[in-house]
Amino acid sequence: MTDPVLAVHDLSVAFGALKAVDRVSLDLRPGEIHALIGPNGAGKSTLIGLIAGGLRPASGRITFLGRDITRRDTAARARMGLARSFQVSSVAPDFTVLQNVTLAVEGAQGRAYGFFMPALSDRSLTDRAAQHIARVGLLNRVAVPAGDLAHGERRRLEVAMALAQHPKAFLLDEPMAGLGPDGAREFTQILDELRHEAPILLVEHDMDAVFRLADRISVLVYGRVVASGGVAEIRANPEVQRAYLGDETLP
Ligand SMILES: Nc1ncnc2c1ncn2[C@@H]1O[C@H](COP(=O)(O)OP(=O)(O)OP(=O)(O)O)[C@@H](O)[C@H]1O
Repeated sequence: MTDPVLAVHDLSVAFGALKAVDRVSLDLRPGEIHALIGPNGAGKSTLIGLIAGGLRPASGRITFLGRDITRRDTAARARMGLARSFQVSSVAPDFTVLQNVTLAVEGAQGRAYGFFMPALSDRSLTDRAAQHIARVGLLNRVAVPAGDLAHGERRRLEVAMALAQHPKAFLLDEPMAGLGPDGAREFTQILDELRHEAPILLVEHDMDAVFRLADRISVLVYGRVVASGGVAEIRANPEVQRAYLGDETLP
């Protein structure tokens, strides 16, 4: 079997007496979407925070690209190619789609942000930016200021900017939130293609999207992985059905 890109081993963290993540082990393999589902408060976002580096585990280990990153900070993990959600805050609303992605391309080359103006007329950078924009289907919106984009378009811009960073794995925490049914369907298509760029650990409440996209699903309940497997296996799992009763019903 191919080596996982990302793996957590026996990871735990507690908030006071609450074991938010309790001895979790899971991995992410090349090309796959591994969905993390579970009722509200199960520990999904906490687990993503531990992997991204914003939170420190009490015990356990995280490996990324074969290296132990447990003690590396968020910035070091990001530099290695661990992309958490999309860097919403880095979108400049007054800049156009093309300008935003060009700056992301330039930033990924490690050039100082303060010298960005020449970048906007640097053909090699704008050409590369246009390729990322094409991947997310926004070429017809290149000249539009980011602040004028519809919600779903903005999410696609964020993907294009993430692509500029050459990510090696994506950690996506509820990327469909607020998109509406049509937006969610379109974005599902984009994520489906994005997995070939880098595998995705996906936290998502939209079960239609999860069942359509996931190669594997892990179910978290009270901080513990209670089931992990393929889509059909997870749908049929009685423990999973039970965990969702009264909270969310599996479609
Ligand atoms: N910083 C914190 N301090 C104290 N408790 C916290 C903190 N962050 C999360 N928790 C608690 O840890 C548990 C797990 O929360 P988490 O947000 O990870 O769940 P989740 O599965 O992502 O939920 P949701 O699906 O609602 O986003 C919850 O009981 C939550 O209240």
